Amino acid sequence: MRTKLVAGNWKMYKTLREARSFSEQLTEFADLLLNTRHESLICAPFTALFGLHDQLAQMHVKLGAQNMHEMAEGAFTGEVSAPMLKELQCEYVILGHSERRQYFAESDDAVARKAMTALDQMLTPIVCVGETLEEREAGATRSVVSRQLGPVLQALKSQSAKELDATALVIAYEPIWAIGSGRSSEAKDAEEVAAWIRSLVTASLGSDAASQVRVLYGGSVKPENIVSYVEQPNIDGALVGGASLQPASFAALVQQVATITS
Ligand SMILES: O=C[C@H](O)COP(=O)(O)O
Repeated sequence: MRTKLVAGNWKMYKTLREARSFSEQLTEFADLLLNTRHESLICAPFTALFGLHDQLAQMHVKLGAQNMHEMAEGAFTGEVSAPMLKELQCEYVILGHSERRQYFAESDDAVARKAMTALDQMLTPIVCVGETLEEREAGATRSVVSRQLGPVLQALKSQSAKELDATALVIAYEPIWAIGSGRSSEAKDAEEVAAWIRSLVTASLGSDAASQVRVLYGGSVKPENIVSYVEQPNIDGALVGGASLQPASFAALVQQVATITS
């Protein structure tokens, strides 16, 4: 049984002071957050991580980052490593978000290397994949997603001797045209891609692993539509940008998912 996950991605929003204010205001919803059967997660900017963990943990909200370097340490000015995130009590890290692929030229191979490092360091990677509108209209969604996931699945397959826990992998399907646009995917279309993603995992890692790997949907998810995605058989949660920024809205996302998990 896969545990559903409501993951907020704050992107480059919130100073440390604003992040602390968010977590203080979120305490109003502590009863709800403490009594869900699914996971809740905030992926905050690096600068807010240190100040967030303790208060979020009291409400059983987990902490994650939005990127990391593939190496544990080294002369990489401006970068942050998995051990640094672990020490700040991060449990998750988003990797290969389309904004990082687009603005920071992250390649499929680089994302795969980061994912292997994250698993090795016991950080759960949320690997993002998804097509542009142009690719969708050209009927290329499956081939794009296969290309993006290929190096991750190949690395996991060949790394099995190292005993990485492939089943910890989380894959977020985020069609780029749906991100921040208010134009969310039809739930049945998202489910179709999620099922395709699971079939790719089955082909590489076998059906046992595929039945445990979690697949999220992201792209204009709101409290009003989150259930339509999370109730799909192959969708195990949501990666939410804008609607995770306000405490009441984040709590409403959690509450909506609780209606189908409790
Ligand atoms: O990581 C989150 C996604 O980019 C979705 O963002 P959004 O919910 O603001 O559309």
